[in-house]
Amino acid sequence: MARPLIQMALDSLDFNQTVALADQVAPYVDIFEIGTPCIKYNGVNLVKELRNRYPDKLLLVDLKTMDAGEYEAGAFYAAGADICTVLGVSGLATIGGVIKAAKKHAAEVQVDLINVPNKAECARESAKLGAQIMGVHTGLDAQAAGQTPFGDLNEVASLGLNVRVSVAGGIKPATIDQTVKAGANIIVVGAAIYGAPSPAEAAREIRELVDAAAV
Ligand SMILES: O=C([C@H](O)CO)[C@H](O)[C@H](O)COP(=O)(O)O
Repeated sequence: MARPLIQMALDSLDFNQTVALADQVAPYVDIFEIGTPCIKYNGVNLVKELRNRYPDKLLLVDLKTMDAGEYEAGAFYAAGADICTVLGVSGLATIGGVIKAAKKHAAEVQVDLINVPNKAECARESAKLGAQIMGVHTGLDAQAAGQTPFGDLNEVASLGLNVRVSVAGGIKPATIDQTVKAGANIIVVGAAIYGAPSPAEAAREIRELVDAAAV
């Protein structure tokens, strides 16, 4: 089985804390995600800072774009994003706009399926349009209401689309094995790392668990 990538969700609002956390977990993760609250608060300068500091890491900017796809995402690709997210509920015109912006920078697009009623249809249509990653996502508020992403992950991974499947929503050490075995190509972890007493140690443990589950 191909080794899934680990994406660290940087969800602090504080610029310096975000950079410091990235420094701590860098040896164990493949993708830095600048989370939605963080990018809204800090803007494009944080993308530039992480790009300069980590030229070889993948950088995902979790814009969750809802409108003006090409216009909004273009500035973040220009600043160094490898991947920007667009909401599946935004519709194909907006998703297509982000894809257009990504193409100009030889970058990629993740469609976030959060709150999309028909995830299979949205994933199929977005893949046809050229999106490379489908994001199965139980957001922080839905997690607080007791929801998990695993049912949706099984559904989207079993569609057999020519895309990578990312999963986010409270992933922790105890759920890594089932996440990898369900077919996730990108595993997003936020609170289980940044909320741990030692984020570096937590990230190292997640790396070990992902690699062990992928053999
Ligand atoms: O995308 C996220 C959320 O919507 C805020 O932007 C989180 O980064 C994502 O859910 C991963 O974090 P955890 O659920 O804490 O692992």
